[in-house]
Amino acid sequence: MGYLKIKVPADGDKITVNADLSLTVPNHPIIPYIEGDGIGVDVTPPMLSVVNAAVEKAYGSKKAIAWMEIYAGEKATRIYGPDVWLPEETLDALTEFSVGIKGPLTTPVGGGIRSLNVALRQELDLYVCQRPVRWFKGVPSPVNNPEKTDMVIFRENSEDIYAGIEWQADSPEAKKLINFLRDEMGVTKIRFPEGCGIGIKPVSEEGTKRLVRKAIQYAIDNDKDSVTLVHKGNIMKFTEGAFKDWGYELARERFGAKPLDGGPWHVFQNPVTGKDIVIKDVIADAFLQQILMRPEEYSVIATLNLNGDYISDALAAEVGGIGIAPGANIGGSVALFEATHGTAPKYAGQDKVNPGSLILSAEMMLRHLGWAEAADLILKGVEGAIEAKTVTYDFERLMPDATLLKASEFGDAIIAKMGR
Ligand SMILES: NC(=O)C1=CN([C@@H]2O[C@H](COP(=O)(O)OP(=O)(O)OC[C@H]3O[C@@H](n4cnc5c(N)ncnc54)[C@H](OP(=O)(O)O)[C@@H]3O)[C@@H](O)[C@H]2O)C=CC1
Ligand SMILES: O=C(O)CCC(=O)C(=O)O
Ligand SMILES: [Mg+2]
Repeated sequence: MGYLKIKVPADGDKITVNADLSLTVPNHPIIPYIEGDGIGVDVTPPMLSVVNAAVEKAYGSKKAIAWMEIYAGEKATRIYGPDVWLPEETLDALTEFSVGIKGPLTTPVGGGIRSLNVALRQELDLYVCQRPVRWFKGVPSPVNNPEKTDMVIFRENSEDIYAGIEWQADSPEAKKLINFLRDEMGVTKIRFPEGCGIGIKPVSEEGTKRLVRKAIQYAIDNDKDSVTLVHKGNIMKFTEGAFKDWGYELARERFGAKPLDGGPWHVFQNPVTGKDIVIKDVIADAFLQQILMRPEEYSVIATLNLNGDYISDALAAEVGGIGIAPGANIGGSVALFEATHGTAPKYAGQDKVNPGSLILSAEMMLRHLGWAEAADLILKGVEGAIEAKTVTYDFERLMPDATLLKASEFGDAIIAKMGR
């Protein structure tokens, strides 16, 4: 495909997605990356250096990533023109090259552009947002036993109020919809119909089941003992409540789960290990207190888009904060890795913040490519740098005797601790 501004590296090859969605990865795969707004300039370069060093240490000159910069956010407006926040060819490149990684992108609150992060997920139908939450030894945490928090969030990434179907108060569209609800649907419960913004929350059986299926499959493949459906179905019965019901239904239909002690929890045997996997559910507010009180009871989490957003940051806090919270957006044939945090504008360009989230997102990416040796080296490097108490400001301010490093220096410390 011919690109306008994107320079396709001559020394790389394309990853192929096979019919069963497995990947054939060449030794020099072309991987697109988006630098990101705000602290993107601080976290993306150390991520690239750490990945290059890990791949080199793991495979010598046999393998290397051919990085290809693609654009979104403020940088795209500088390159493509003032209103081009998400160029079409950025989506084309991610589709063509199948695996990419991105820094954070700014979303103004209220008016202005809608989230580019959400747009990327929706346009590419990256319906799973997978966010592992684990504690690294030595990381300062507000809880007494951070090692008990070991969960993987599967956040539905394509539906819910993130669909962006909402209208501003007093707009003709909001008035029209409110009138329709009152006149034709018999709705009497809109407390203040004048001056009322309105939003729609779509949640479907298909969208729910494809997400829950991935979460349960992950539990099978990784020998996890439970999958918890987190919802607010007591209040939003036909969206969040339906998510719970469809989740249990999928567990029965697809994995042969049976009600446990009469239900609603279900159980089935892991076909690989023979051990039980329990499918359970919990209401979102109760879940948010239980992850502080009894985190050891939760393992794989399947939840809706908004709950997953809140839960991601809350769980990250228990293991050291969003400076060390990685993630992936995964669809049928495309995967786009990104940190859980945003652009932290007050720190932009200061070489200060923790690049750990993006580096650990890259670690997930390497595992996705099947380059486990390089991924393991990144984990070793991160563990080593933290153990040596050579950390960025977010950890240093809570760690007595730690040495304060810049973002770039933390990347170097990780590389130094990879060893060999
Ligand atoms: N996927 C994405 O690209 C996302 C984009 N965003 C967007 O980012 C913008 C800013 O959002 P905001 O609500 O401030 O949330 P951010 O996640 O950008 O930052 C909130 C706070 O988290 C801490 N933090 C964030 N990143 C790091 C890091 N790498 N290392 C250490 N600490 C970190 C800082 O805490 P402290 O002040 O304590 O030092 C920071 O002030 C918004 O436009 C938002 O829409 C938000 C989330 C995800
Ligand atoms: O897109 C945004 O601005 C926020 C997204 C977000 O908070 C997230 O994906 O966790
Ligand atoms: Mg978020």
